[in-house]
Amino acid sequence: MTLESGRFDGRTYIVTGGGSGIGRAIAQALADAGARVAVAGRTAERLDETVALIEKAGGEALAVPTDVRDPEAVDALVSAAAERFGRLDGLVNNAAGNFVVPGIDLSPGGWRAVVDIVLNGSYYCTRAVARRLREQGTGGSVLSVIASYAWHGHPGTVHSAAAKAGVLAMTRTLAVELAPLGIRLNCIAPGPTETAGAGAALWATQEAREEVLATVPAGRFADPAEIANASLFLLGDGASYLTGECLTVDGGQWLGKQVYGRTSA
Ligand SMILES: CCC/C=C/C(=O)SCCNC(=O)CCNC(=O)[C@H](O)C(C)(C)COP(=O)([O-])OP(=O)([O-])OC[C@H]1O[C@@H](n2cnc3c(N)ncnc32)[C@H](O)[C@@H]1OP(=O)([O-])[O-]
Ligand SMILES: NC(=O)C1=CN([C@@H]2O[C@H](COP(=O)(O)OP(=O)(O)OC[C@H]3O[C@@H](n4cnc5c(N)ncnc54)[C@H](OP(=O)(O)O)[C@@H]3O)[C@@H](O)[C@H]2O)C=CC1
Repeated sequence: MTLESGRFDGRTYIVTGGGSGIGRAIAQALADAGARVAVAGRTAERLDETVALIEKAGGEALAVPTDVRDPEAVDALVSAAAERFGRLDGLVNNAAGNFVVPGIDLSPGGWRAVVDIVLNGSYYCTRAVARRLREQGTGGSVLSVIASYAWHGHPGTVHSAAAKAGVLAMTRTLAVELAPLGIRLNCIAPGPTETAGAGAALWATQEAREEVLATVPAGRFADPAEIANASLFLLGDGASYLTGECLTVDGGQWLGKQVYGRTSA
C-alpha cells in the first residue's frame, strides 16, 4: 500500500479557535499542505487575520464566526464549510477557555463557561462533522487539542482538567463507534506553548513563566508550529490506522515530575 502522507490536497478541515495561537498555526499548516480550511471562533477580526495570512501564502480559507457552545451555530458552521468547499474531511477541536482559580472558589458560572467551551463545544462540533462525513460516505479524521492534566489533574484548573479529560473519553468512545465509517479520532496534548491566550490565562507574570519553564526538561516553551506539525501527522494518511490515541508533545514535561526536585541528571 502506498500512502500520500503529508499532503492534504483537495481536502477540507474545520479548525475551531482558528483565529489565534495553536489553532491558527494548525490552520496555516493544513493550508500549506494543500487543504482548504474553515476557521471558527467568536471574534471575526481574528478569523479574518488567519484567512488573510493563508490567502497571502496562496491557500484557501473561510472565516465563520461561531460560538462552539451553541449547537445550532455549530451545525451552521459545518454547512457553511461544506457549501463553500463542496466536502468535508475533518475537524480540529482547538477552541478553549481557561483561567487559574482554586476549585473551591470557582463559581458555577466559571465552571460552566469552561466546560461548555471545551467539552460541550467539542462534542457539538464532532457530532456535526461526523454526521456530514457519514452523509458523504467518505470517512475523515477529528483531532482534539487537550492537555496532559486530563490524566494527572492540576491545581487551579479543575474546570479545564475535567473538561479535557471528558474530551479524551469522548474521543476514545467515538473512535470505536465511528471506526466502521472510516472516521478516526485522536487527541494531542501540547506542553506549555508560546501563545498570547495561554500566556494571559496561565503565566501572566515573569515569575509564573519561570515556574512553568522549570517544569519542562526541554527547557523552553513549544512553538505553535511544533504542535501543528504533530497535528498534521495525526490528521493525515500517515496515521491511517491510528485512532482513539493521544500524542503528548510537551518537551518531556509530564514525565519529568521532579521526584528528587530536579529535571536533569
Ligand atoms: C497546560 C495548559 C493547558 C491549557 C491551556 C489553555 O487552555 S490556554 C487557552 C487560554 N485561552 C483562553 O482562555 C481564551 C478564551 N477565554 C475566555 O473567553 C474566558 O477566559 C472565559 C473562559 C471566561 C469565557 O468567556 P465568557 O465570555 O463566556 O465568560 P464570562 O466573562 O461571561 O465569564 C463566565 C464565568 O467565568 C467566571 N470567570 C471568568 N474569568 C474568571 C477568573 N479569572 N477567575 C474566576 N472566575 C472567572 C466569571 O465570573 C463568570 O462566572 P459567574 O460570575 O457568571 O459565575
Ligand atoms: N498554549 C498552551 O500552553 C497549551 C494550550 N493547550 C490547548 O491548545 C488550544 C489552543 O490554545 P492557545 O492557542 O494556547 O490559546 P488561545 O487563547 O489562542 O486559543 C483559544 C481559542 O479558542 C477560541 N474560543 C474560545 N472560546 C470560544 C468559543 N466559545 N467558541 C469558539 N471559539 C472559542 C478563541 O477565540 P475567540 O476568543 O475569538 O472565540 C481562541 O482562538 C486550547 O485547546 C488549549 O487548551 C493545551 C496545552 C497547552
